[in-house]
This record gives sequence, C-alpha cells and structure tokens, in this order.
Amino acid sequence: MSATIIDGKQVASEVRAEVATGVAAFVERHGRAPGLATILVGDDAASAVYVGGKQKACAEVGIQGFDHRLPGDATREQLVALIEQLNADERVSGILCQLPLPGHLDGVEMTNLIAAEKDVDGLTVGSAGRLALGLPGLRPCTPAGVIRLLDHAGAQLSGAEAVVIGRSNLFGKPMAQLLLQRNATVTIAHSRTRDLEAVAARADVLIAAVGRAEMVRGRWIKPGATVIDVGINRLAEPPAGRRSSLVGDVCFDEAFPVAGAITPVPGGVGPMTIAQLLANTLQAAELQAG
Ligand SMILES: Nc1nc(=O)c2c([nH]1)NC[C@@H]1CN(c3ccc(C(=O)N[C@@H](CCC(=O)O)C(=O)O)cc3)C=[N+]21
Repeated sequence: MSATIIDGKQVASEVRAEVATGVAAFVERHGRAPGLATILVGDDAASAVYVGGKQKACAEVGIQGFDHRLPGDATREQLVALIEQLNADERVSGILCQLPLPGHLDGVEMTNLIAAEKDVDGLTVGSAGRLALGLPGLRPCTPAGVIRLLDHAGAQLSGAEAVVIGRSNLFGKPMAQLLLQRNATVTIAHSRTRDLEAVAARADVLIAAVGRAEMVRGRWIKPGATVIDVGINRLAEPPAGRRSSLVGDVCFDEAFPVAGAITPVPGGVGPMTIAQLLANTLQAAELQAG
C-alpha cells in the first residue's frame, strides 16, 4: 500500500472555477468586478513570483487586479499612505501586503492597517480574534486551503489526532484553530517540542510547516495518516530523480509508502493558497456590497 496523492492543482482549479462563477454573478448584480490590491515592497525574487502568480490568477477569474510596488527603501509613511488610499478605494475589495517586508518595516503593524472588511489574508488582529472566538470572518488563505484539501481527501477530522508542526501567526496558529473548529484533537509542535518524532507519530493528520527541507522523515509518520506538506524550500538543484528544485518539509519518498494520503510539493498546498485568496476576495466584495 502506498499513499494517495492529494492533487492541489486539481482542487485549486475547482475552487477557481467556483470563484469565476461567483465573480460573474457579482458583475451581473453590481456592474463592476471585485478588486484585489497587492502590495510588494522591495525586489525579493521569490516574493515577486508569488505576487505575479496572484495577479495572474485574478485576471483568470475576472477579479480586477491592482498591482502596487514600492522600492525596498520605501518609508513607513509611504506604505501607510498607500494602505490608507486602498482602504478608501471602493474598487478595491481586498488588500494583500506581501510578507516578509524589508527589515525597517513591521509586517504585523502594517498588516493591521488594512481595513477589517478588506483583510483577505485574514491576518489582522481583528480577523485572528474572530477566528479564535469562532465568529464569522475572513480566514487566512493557506490554512483555509488545507481544510479544503483535507475535505477533498475525505479525511475524518472529528475526533482525530491532528499535529501541526510550526506555530507561526501566518499558518500554524490559524491552522490549529480551524482544526479545532472541526473537532480534531490538536497539538501544535515547534522547535522546542520534546521528542518531536514521537509527537508526530501520533498524528492521524500531520501538517508540516517548519521551513526546513525534508525534515519530516518516513518513520515519523503513522501508517495510513494524512500528511499535508506546507513547506516550500528551494534547493540549488532538483534532488536525484526529481524534476523540480522545490521540496517540502516532508521527505516525500520516505513518506509516500507509509502515509494514507499526502500532498506533493510543488502542486499541493501552494496552488490552494492562491485559490483561497481569490475566494476570500469575492467573499469580501460580497460582504461590502451588502
Ligand atoms: N501576505 C502574504 N500572504 C501570503 O499568502 C503569502 C505571503 N504574504 N508571503 C509568502 C507566502 C508564500 N505564498 C505562496 C503562494 C503560492 C505558492 C505556490 O503557488 N506554489 C507553487 C509553486 C510555485 C513555484 O514554482 O515557485 C506550488 O507549491 O505548487 C507558494 C507560496 C503566499 N504567501
């Protein structure tokens, strides 16, 4: 027995088709398209690729993209002014400030300036609080996309042991909240966790978001577990026998024979993040339109 591969590209294209239908209905009703503003500060190559992917995805589903770029030495005041301008712009349904920001700017502070109803990343204090309290709101894109993948894979979440490795505000914490909402027994493990391997091996659903290439080995995985790999690590060249130089936080070749289902990298969680951003932008536009 070996794992079923969870095809994130396929599920993402289903989500995008749903969003495209919803966008068309929105245009019909309101005579304008939902809009997504992205903000990229500086010229980090990976960030530029991600933002480009988000803008391209908007165009494909009929969302109007507003692509804002600031130089790497932009001042706090410049960025504040841009966010305030976008908050006030009725054509802009959602605002995404690509992280990380250059060192002289505070990503948490800047993200928090985004109007609650335009927070399509779900990363403001308000959105995080609404999630923690179980109130409706915009959810962070990557964790929301992971839930969608788990549902697609038919994973039983209620009563399951779920282990999330990684405790970031961007992913680990909101992921744990969403799993809790689905009645999983949730453990958040991290760099100080004692005997991480033994904790991971308890998991019926194992989610890795540590940012270390292939750290999760085959013997860490409970036979039949559902494994979600959130890591995106770029190696200098593709590993032996692989086409892509991107690898996840899970050693795929070791995990594949043990797991029940597993996401690949690339083509797993990454495409879902973008699809969920589009879904959040449509949701934000609908909420604003009343
Ligand atoms: N405010 C903010 N919101 C974000 O959502 C955000 C961010 N900042 N900063 C960086 C991370 C990273 N991120 C990805 C999105 C798509 C892929 C993706 O589509 N990956 C493809 C491969 C892409 C490639 O080839 O490089 C895949 O996994 O198949 C990856 C990573 C969003 N992020």
